[in-house]
Amino acid sequence: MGPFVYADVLDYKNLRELVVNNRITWLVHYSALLSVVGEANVALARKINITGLHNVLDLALESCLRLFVPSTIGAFGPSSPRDPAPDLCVQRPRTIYGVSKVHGELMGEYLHHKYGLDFRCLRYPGVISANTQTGGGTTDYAVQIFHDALSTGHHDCYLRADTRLPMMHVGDCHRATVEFMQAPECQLSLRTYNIDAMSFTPEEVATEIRKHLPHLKVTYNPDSVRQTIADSWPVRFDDSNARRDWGWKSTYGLEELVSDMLSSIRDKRTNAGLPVS
Ligand SMILES: NC(=O)C1=CN([C@@H]2O[C@H](COP(=O)(O)OP(=O)(O)OC[C@H]3O[C@@H](n4cnc5c(N)ncnc54)[C@H](O)[C@@H]3O)[C@@H](O)[C@H]2O)C=CC1
Ligand SMILES: CC(=O)[C@H](N)C(=O)O
Repeated sequence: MGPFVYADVLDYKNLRELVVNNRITWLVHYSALLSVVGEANVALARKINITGLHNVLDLALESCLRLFVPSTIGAFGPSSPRDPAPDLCVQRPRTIYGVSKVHGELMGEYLHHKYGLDFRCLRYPGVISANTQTGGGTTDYAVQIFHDALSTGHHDCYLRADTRLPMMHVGDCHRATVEFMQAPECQLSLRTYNIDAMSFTPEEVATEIRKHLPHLKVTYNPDSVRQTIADSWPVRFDDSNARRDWGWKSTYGLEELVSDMLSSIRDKRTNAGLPVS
C-alpha cells in the first residue's frame, strides 16, 4: 500500500540513498537465503546473509536507525539444548544459514554495546503463511502441505513423520515484530529473544488437517540434507524472557493455524478459478 522500490542489500550506496531520501528511521532487514538454498549455494549465502547484513548494520549505525534483523531456530545446532532451547546457550549451527544468523546476533549486540546501535532481533520459529511462496527452508513442508491438501489431496513429506519443530502463524510473527520494535528500550534485558507459539510434527499437522479434509494422504520420503538440519534444531523454544520483558504472547495454536490456512488458501484458489480438493 505504501511506497515500494527494489533494492539490493549488496549495493550500499543505493541503500544509503533510499534511507536518506525517504527519511527512514526504522529498518527491518529480511533479505536472506534460507537453510536449504543456503546449503545449495554457500558462496551466495555468505554474500547475502553476511556481507548484506554488514551493509545494513553500517547504514543503521551511520544513520542512527532502529534496526530489526530476524534470527531463527536455525541459529542453534546439535550441541544446543533442544527441548526447550533457552535464549542463552551453546550455539554451534551446522548450516551456513545458522552460522550467518549467529553472526548477525553477535554483530548487532556488539554494535549495541559499543556504539549504542538500537539493534533488535527475534529468533523466529518456522513461519507459516498462506500469502507467500516458500523460500527454500527446512520448515517449508508445513506450508506446502496445506496447498497440497487443497489441490491434489496428497503431500509427499521430505521429513520423517515424527520430526518436531517450533512453528508460528505469520500473524503472530508480524505482531511479535511490531510489539518488540515498539517496546521501550528500558524494558529490554536482551537484544535477541526467542519467541514461541507451538511445536508440531508432520504427522500431527496432517491429523489436524484431516479433521477438515479426511481424504488427505501423506507419504514420507525423508531427504537426508533437510532431515539432518531439522534433527539439529530445537523442538521447542523457551520464550519466557520475551513474555516477561515485553509481554509476548502468541494467539494461534495448531487448531487455529490449520483452520486459518485452509480457509485462506481455499479462498485464493476459488478466486483464481482453481479447483479445490
Ligand atoms: N520463513 C521462515 O520460516 C523464517 C524466516 N526467518 C527469517 O525471516 C527473513 C525472511 O524470510 P522469508 O521471507 O521466509 O525468506 P524468503 O526466501 O521468502 O525471502 C527472502 C527475500 O530476500 C530477498 N533477497 C535475496 N537476495 C537479496 C539481495 N541481494 N538484496 C535484497 N533482497 C534480497 C529475496 O528476493 C527474498 O524476497 C529471513 O531473514 C529469514 O532468515 C527466520 C525464521 C523463520
Ligand atoms: C526456520 C527457518 O529459519 C526457515 N524457515 C528455514 O527452514 O530455513
